[in-house]
Amino acid sequence: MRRSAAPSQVLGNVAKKPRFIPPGKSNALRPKTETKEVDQDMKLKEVNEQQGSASGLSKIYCQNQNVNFTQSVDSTGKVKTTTACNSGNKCSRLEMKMLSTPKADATYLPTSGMAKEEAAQEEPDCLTKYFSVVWCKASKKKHKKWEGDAVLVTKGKSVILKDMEGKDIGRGTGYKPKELDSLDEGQTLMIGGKEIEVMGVISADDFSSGRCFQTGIVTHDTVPTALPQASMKRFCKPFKNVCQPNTKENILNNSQSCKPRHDPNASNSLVMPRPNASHQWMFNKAGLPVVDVVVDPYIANNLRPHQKEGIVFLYECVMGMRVSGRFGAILADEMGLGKTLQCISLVWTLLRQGVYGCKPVLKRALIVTPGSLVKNWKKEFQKWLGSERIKVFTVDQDHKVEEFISSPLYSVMIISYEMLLRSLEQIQAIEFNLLICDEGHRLKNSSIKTTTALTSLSCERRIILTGTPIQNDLQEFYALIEFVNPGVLGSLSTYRKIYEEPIVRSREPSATKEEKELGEKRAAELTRLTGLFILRRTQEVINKFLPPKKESIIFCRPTALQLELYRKLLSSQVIRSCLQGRLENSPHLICIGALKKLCNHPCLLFKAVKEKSCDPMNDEHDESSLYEGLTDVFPQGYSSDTFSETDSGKLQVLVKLLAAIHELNSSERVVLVSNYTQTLNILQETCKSYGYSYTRLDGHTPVSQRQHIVDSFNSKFSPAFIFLLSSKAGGVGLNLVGASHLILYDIDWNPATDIQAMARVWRDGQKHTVHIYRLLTTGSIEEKIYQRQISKQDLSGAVVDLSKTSEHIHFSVEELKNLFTLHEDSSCVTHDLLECDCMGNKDHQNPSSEKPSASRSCQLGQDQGKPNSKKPLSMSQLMQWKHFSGQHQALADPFLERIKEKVSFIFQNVTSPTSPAQ
Ligand SMILES: Nc1ncnc2c1ncn2[C@@H]1O[C@H](COP(=O)(O)OP(=O)(O)OP(=O)(O)O)[C@@H](O)[C@H]1O
Ligand SMILES: [Mg+2]
Repeated sequence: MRRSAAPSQVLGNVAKKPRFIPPGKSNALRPKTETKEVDQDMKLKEVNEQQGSASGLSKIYCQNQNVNFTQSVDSTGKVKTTTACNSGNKCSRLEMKMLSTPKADATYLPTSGMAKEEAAQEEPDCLTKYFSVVWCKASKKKHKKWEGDAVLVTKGKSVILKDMEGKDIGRGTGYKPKELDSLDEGQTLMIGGKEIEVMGVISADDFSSGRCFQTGIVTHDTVPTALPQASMKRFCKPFKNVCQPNTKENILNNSQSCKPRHDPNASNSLVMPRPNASHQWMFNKAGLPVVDVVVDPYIANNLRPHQKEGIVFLYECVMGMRVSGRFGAILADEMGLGKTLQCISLVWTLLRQGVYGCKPVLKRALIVTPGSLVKNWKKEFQKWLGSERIKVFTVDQDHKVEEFISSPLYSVMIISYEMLLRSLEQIQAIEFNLLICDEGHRLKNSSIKTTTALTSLSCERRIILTGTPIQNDLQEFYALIEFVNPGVLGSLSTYRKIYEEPIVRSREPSATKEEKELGEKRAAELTRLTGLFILRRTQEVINKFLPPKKESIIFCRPTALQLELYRKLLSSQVIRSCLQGRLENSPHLICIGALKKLCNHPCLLFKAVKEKSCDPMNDEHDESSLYEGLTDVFPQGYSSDTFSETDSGKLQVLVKLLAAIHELNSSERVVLVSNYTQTLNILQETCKSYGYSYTRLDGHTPVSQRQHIVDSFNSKFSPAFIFLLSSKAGGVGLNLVGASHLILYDIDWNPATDIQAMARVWRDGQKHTVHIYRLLTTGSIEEKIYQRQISKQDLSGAVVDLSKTSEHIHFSVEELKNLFTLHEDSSCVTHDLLECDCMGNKDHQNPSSEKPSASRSCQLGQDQGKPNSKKPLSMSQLMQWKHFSGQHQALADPFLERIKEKVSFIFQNVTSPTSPAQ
């Protein structure tokens, strides 16, 4: 490959590219003692010579796009920075006093960080420098065939050569430190069997953030560049077929007739930003008039401020105005912020308008969504645009894709993920100009069928909508980004080396200070880069438009039967062997399942025992042994069909709670959520026995009926008092604002599942104060799961995502010991853990009504600052909630007042438009 074929020459490089100076023997530096070509694992020789600070004066060179800095540290600890503009005309100087001693490693960014060995094996006090270089195999030829770009890291007498994916491709040591120190543009160096030529200096910051490696992000603020072919070729050009031929006549006609479709100067108008010169240069070659794109006031008048911002963001992304040559976006707003409306506004705008010569940007848009939301999308289109403006086509059993193709009426197709797979061939044949994937976190796995199917569609404008946080698993994060903007983060191996590995490493407890710093820098850079096309706003932006939310965590005393069965289970051989660390075949998961069933209702456990004993084919030894002797604990004649509410602490509380709501707020309705169908059956039977009308949506509900069930329930005239909801089946995306009370009957390992369910009622359109109740069995595994949910958040600040179940959780023996302990004497283990000395006898004021003070006895620590609703509640935030024991004399809440007899403890928090969300 000739030099011109090196990637830096094709794509442009972050570092400045000097003129070409062929490498010659004369200026090639060779190591004095030895150089070796090494593979990744090969270790550097220890070099102990002290450099840099020993001389009292050391230098680092930094470079950004326009300015070069030269920093030098003198022996008094002052950093002198010389700034040289690339134009070479102006220079300025600035001096800043360093706070620390003039040790080079205290001053400069981490040396490398690709691997801790590098940091450990190199001279600790030496100055590390970074260069962009080109490399080739060493040869005596005059005209070198450069094989690629690389990054050279020099420190003391050693060098490391990294390819643009961050992999080490050469190492050497024994160079003259002075020569390495004076290495400069145009100079060459031998590293083992490779020869390199220095193209420019890379700043320590560009190295530690990873910017100097190969990623595909170019914004329009920088120079538009060609995109790697690999990521482009499967797409159609985004503007193809949409604009008319650019005949002179057309251009003339257009400029005369081109006016914005809506008045950009009207009050409350939402006008899209105009593309800059480089965008026009790329996409308006015909020189069509540039016309303001204005969102239809019919829809714009209803938009919340954050939605207006979101529409502008989406517009800029899909028009390729944010990242050059990329047209994808991820809208990750929290649940209920109206992602649907923002997309509808975008689709409607682009179907009718376009910035270049008024030509609509879209002809057809495809919306793919979970089956239960297909009709909801259609409804939302009608809600915001009426039935006159646009006809949307929903694919179902009776409405096949062919109908969409043959009818000129439709420009928007809404289809479920399942249906898409079934009709993939037909869909592939249609040219869509925009693809929206609702609840798109399911595309986090690039090898699943749905992702490959959607990737095969030749549509470059892609939007993922998700209310679930997406940044926890860096590989899944990459898959989502790769879907919307393929290639934007470079290849997977580059991404792993540059971002994933340093970030993951930095979060390990054994990470060194340098690794931590590097990981943080890389994470910050990743967030900055992806922030160009990912937008996430939290619930707080909408709180002021919503009615207050009262959230209560209710600790329900277990019944005598539950306690007895619980003790029996805990004394089983299986649990004892789990606690000795014998976890082959995951017996602990069976034990956890049994305890959770017992907490919901003993009859569920009874049923499992019976089924087990009736199924001789099932040779699950652990399960049989866990259930051994359990039937003897149940009363004689016990049957799972005729269960009684008095056997379950939570069910007793639930019954009282439902009665209180029914009596005190007869016009308000309740969503009752469980993760288990069998538990829903029990709850359904309970509804029946008390004569409460109900409706139900779970995994077995046909998709075609779901929207109808939701609509009927939300209707004013709905006879149903209770909506029984399986959180796993129907949690995402549903609007259940017809109810203002929501009860979480059981708890999931994953806080995101519970948060999803809670967001169904406290969302736009809700008119009443919302009451959320979470029922937990006191002292049981449920409390432990809850503590795990919240204390994990405290530690990591990250939110696990929906798909993580207990099977994915790794439990240490210590954790299992905790899980398998029953606290019979405590009225709330969670409160005990907070080490609050209130003894549950007094109210603790919510910070919304009283500022927390450091002197307050039950304070765990100072206020954590503004609570972040992205994260589930943390332990320290929980401390800020009002809390009281069930025996409390007079509870201000009339609903809680009615249930307190069976309740051992309560935490409660109110979020109102004037108070911050917890
Ligand atoms: N500006 C608005 N004014 C009034 N209601 C609105 C507004 N925006 C959205 N809504 C309503 O808020 C509800 C929630 O919106 P939507 O379903 O789009 O939320 P979402 O962001 O998709 O949430 P999820 O992640 O749960 O799917 C819908 O009933 C919608 O009609
Ligand atoms: Mg939604």
